[in-house]
Amino acid sequence: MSEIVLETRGITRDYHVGGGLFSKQKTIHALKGIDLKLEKGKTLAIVGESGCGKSTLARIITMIDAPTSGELLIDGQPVDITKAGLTSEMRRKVQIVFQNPYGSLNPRQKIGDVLMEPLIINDNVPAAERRERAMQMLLKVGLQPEHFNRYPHMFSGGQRQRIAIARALMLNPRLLVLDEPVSALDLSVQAQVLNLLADLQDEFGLTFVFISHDLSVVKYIADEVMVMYFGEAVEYGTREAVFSNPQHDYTKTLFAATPRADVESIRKRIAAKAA
Ligand SMILES: Nc1ncnc2c1ncn2[C@@H]1O[C@H](COP(=O)(O)OP(=O)(O)OP(=O)(O)O)[C@@H](O)[C@H]1O
Repeated sequence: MSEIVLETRGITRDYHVGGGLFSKQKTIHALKGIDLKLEKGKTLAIVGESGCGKSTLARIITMIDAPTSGELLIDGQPVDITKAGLTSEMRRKVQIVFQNPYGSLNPRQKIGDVLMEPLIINDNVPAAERRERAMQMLLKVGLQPEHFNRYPHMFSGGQRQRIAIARALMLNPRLLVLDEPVSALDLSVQAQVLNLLADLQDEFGLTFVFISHDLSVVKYIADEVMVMYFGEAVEYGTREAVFSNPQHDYTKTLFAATPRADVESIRKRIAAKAA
């Protein structure tokens, strides 16, 4: 039987902006009812242009932010993100890796300490074992034992992303949310990091939500694809189905890699239809 690691049911997220002395309050519907189900060991890619709601959805899945309505289930269990409702066991099941790991690495913290920190905060692991587990993880992501005592600025962009991935895996999560994890890297380094992610997914039976605007990366890594457009999932299915038979006008334009002007015009047509 399939194991569903991640499920969302009708997730919405509204933001209220303005409402000051000189402007009327406006509501932005960043997510408009997102339904998805993701099996263990699979990768769901979420694509769409800037502002379509990808990061908002990532924050809700990682329990950083609460939905306005709808339900998030991890391993079939409903998540209550209020302080009283969220257990540390639930929180550690989902970890996130961001586009720019440098921003989230403390420049004065050695890499070994970066990796051991989650074990200190969340687990009662003895010091010697913490060190051993951090060292093992360092090797698993293709770094060297001597990197343990080095600082973030001593690493390349690709190596830093390996460190971020290692840190995210220290608590044995079930689900990894990867928010544009290779977008800032050179092409050859991108390929290395994507291969590493694929290996780690196999080894640990990980489930991935992979956020990207790069369709060639999505084609390579995804089992399933969701295309988002103004807060809605306008396309959702297997990679083969979505790439070979896109249904929505926006997706067709996106995949045809037509010039930007065409994307703009199609957007206007869709908006006109909806009005
Ligand atoms: N904290 C916030 N307050 C107000 N509006 C927000 C907030 N966060 C996001 N939004 C709005 O919600 C919509 C979705 O934003 P989101 O960041 O999720 O999009 P995105 O697809 O991840 O874009 P990008 O790729 O640029 O990060 C946008 O219109 C954005 O301006």
